[in-house]
Amino acid sequence: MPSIHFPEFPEDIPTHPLLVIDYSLLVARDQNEIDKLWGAATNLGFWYLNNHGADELAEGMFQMAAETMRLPMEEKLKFEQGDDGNSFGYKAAGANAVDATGAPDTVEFINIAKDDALAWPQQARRTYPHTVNDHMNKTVTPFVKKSVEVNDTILQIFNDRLGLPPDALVKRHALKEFSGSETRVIKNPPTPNNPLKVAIGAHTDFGSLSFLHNRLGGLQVLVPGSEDWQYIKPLPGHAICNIGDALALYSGGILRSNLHRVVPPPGTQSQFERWSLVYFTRPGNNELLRALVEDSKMIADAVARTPEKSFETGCTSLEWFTRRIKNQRMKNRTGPETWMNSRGTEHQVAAT
Ligand SMILES: O=C(O)CCC(=O)C(=O)O
Ligand SMILES: [Fe+2]
Repeated sequence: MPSIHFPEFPEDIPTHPLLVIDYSLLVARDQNEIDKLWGAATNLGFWYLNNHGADELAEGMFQMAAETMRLPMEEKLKFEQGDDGNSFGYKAAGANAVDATGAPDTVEFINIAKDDALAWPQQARRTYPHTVNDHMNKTVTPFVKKSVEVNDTILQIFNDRLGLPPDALVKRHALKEFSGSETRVIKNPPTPNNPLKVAIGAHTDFGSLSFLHNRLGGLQVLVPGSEDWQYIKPLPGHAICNIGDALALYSGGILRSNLHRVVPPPGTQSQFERWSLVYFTRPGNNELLRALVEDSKMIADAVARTPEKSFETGCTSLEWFTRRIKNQRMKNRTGPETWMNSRGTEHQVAAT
């Protein structure tokens, strides 16, 4: 199990505050809470979420991942995600670049496809280490289902607020369609002698919504208008949620997919392993990534107001996702252009 007793986030390190959204009030469609969520989603694209009911399952996921990461490397590598742009499976530390110079990342991942968690005991996409399979029924599948429920509730709220026809967003994330949706547990080793070593490079998330559970600091955001990376402080019982590229594109930029990265936990927390858990909701593989201008006047107006930005990617969710993953892999690197080819919405805008 990841470290249970670890020091508090240092008090003298500045953090960026996030709005706290109460999931039970979202379920009840409380207008005040929906307004707060909308503010968070359209400004930074990050917020805390409490009363979501996933904490116990999250603990089980950390347990599963601790057993998985303890397997011999030879065993883990049998399930490696490979270099073709697939995400599902194991990713060893150093397999991805964190910047244009090709500096290696320091994190291990175990990524489990939503399609496999829901099809279990059948196989939908790939196989996993026995430590994943052993926890599928009691933990992985229930965690995926719970995360889908949370993210679908939020998608419905955005759908209505964007003036889209009923279910326009949820149907683009249909549960039965194969997609890049997955759950990931991340392990970063302690790096007390190298407190500035970037663990996961600056990125926007590839899909629609991310539901993140972390215990130690290290997550940082680049707040619009600021040059400095700022820490997001983990709060017990609070998940951190954020918008990814697909929702930013669908909404014509109304919903914000913000740059973030992971560095070692600050202060005395840096002596500890850092574990985090995410569920990523991503559109169905064949869904086109473009602003839904025909379906919403609000989105059409937003696109018309920002002619300098393009919301027509000309590609499907699968193509977007594959391109980004493939070009992060060290094995595919030819030079700084490989990193540029792995970038998402924020970097594309910055590059124009
Ligand atoms: O570990 C974290 O806090 C964030 C991880 C993350 O941003 C990602 O996996 O996309
Ligand atoms: Fe991320």
